[in-house]
Amino acid sequence: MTTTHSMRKPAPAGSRLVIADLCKSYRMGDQSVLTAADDVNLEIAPGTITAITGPSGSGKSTLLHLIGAIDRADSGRILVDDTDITGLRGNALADYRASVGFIFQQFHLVPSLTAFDNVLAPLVSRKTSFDRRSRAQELLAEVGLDGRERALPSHLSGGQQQRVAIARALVNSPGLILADEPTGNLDAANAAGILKLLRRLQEAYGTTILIATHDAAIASRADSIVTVRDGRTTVQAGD
Ligand SMILES: Nc1ncnc2c1ncn2[C@@H]1O[C@H](COP(=O)(O)OP(=O)(O)OP(=O)(O)O)[C@@H](O)[C@H]1O
Repeated sequence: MTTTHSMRKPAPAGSRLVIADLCKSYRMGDQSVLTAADDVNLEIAPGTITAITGPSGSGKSTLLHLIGAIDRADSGRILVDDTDITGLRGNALADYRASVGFIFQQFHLVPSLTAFDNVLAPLVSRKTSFDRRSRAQELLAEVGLDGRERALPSHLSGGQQQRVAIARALVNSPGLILADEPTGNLDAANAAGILKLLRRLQEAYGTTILIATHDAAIASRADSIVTVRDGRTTVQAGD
């Protein structure tokens, strides 16, 4: 894999998360209420990789959506570097969302844009103090896609598409990356490669990374494992 100058930059500290008394329910029709986060209390240390595991429907995605402020909690607090993001509204909310790197199972690349332009997409209509084209170039090299800048997503393998998505997630230099089943569409070798890449980025930049995953092999390589059952969480240290 290509090592670029950007890998040697001093590592900015990743975000610290403190989640307190967090609750989220969904109303099912008129009557029943489904509790997807049930009094969640968690602390996530800066610059660590945390796996979020648990059965299907247990509340893993809900937790990531609440932390990313894509969804709103019913009650409780989510402190990200001392800001309670559950209280953000308007521009402050938009700025917070833009500051988080999101990675999804289905990659969510724009099919009509090249790898290069997909990486640049989060910067459209944003002011930046850096040369965005050289940053996109650097990031694609960093995820091992030097020479594939002009490729459309349909001409890339699943593993390569996820690498483009990771480069896109990094373009705003996030302190926090939220990855929802990032290896769910990949074979074991590609899945292991993606985890290795996330670990390398965490070591280089000190980014805090949360990964929701069904994959026990991926979870076992995290620094800590949060298990979700019926919206309730328990924590254990990784291997
Ligand atoms: N927008 C929504 N409206 C209604 N119910 C929802 C909504 N989002 C999630 N739920 C419900 O909340 C519960 C938790 O869902 P969530 O997607 O967080 O689980 P998960 O652990 O990520 O599942 P999976 O592993 O299958 O992705 C599920 O029962 C789900 O059906």
